[in-house]
Amino acid sequence: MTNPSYDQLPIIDLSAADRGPRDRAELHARLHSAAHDVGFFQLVGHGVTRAETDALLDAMHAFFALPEADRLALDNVNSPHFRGYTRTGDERTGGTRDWRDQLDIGAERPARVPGPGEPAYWWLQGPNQWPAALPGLRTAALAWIDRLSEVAQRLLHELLAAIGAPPDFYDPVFGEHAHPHLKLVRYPGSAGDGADQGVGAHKDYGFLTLLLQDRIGGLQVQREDGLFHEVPPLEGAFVVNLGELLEVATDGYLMATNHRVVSPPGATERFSVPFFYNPRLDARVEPLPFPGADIAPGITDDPANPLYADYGFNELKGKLRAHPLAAERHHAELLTGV
Ligand SMILES: O=C(O)CCC(=O)C(=O)O
Ligand SMILES: [Fe+2]
Repeated sequence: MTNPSYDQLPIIDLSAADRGPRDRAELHARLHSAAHDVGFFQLVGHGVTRAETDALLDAMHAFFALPEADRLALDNVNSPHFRGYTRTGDERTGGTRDWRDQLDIGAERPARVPGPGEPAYWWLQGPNQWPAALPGLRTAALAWIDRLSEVAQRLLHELLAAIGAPPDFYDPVFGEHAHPHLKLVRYPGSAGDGADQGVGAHKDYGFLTLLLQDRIGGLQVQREDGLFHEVPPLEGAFVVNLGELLEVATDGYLMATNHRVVSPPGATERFSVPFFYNPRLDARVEPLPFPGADIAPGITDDPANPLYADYGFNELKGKLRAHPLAAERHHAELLTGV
């Protein structure tokens, strides 16, 4: 890529897919370049309305305004499925404390405790924890999961088409057993001790992440020069990044991109809502047939962060590291080697 601009990410207009073959071809060229060269972009033309977004954001703000005791009633330390509320300081990334609190929400399904010989990742399936005082949160969050799953599916189809692959190649690993994940996140300003890790550098585990951020800023992405660059907030856009499974699927032709959040200054609060478009827990990601496969460089070889083609194991690896208190309480037997 020549002369990359680090001031803003590429801007991708998904509505161009419906404006005729010329516009769609141009969209594919831009998407190909954004996904291959950068791994991060701003998505506009996605069709999600202001009213839909406001419904979610209102519910989120109401959640963080609840008395702390109401939020701690949903402590994820009580969930063997890593669902619920994580208080500020309880989460770890790269072995270091993150300074944010959050509510983790997933597909609403009954627990499936793995039987003898069954993969441990079935622990990740299970009920959410909802605040009794705020029944509207459940409605808003589950509606958002459905709505963004649609957008992400359209985007994945266009992305696969853009690199010359069959657009529906991964449809079988999504469908009604897909394992989407939503976080409602607050960064409560800077930690008193001077640490500025809102969330440490990491890659996301699944296919695609669609993130709504407010106007405060602080999200940074590692770009082609190896340095972390700000992702300036863009009103109405989703920040999209590729997750580890797309790197596995394309043998490194598309790369999962490292990103992090630097804590806002002083007592400034920042809110964000990442939505993770993940396949079934028992999905094994088969290699994608596409022309670039011949020149794919291979996946990142990081002994500290092995990438798994079995999605459930890839997510379980991350959850056990990020939530050590819940992991030690419920899954001590799984903690060797993570
Ligand atoms: O809050 C953000 O802007 C990014 C959050 C993130 O990367 C994550 O939770 O995986
Ligand atoms: Fe992330």
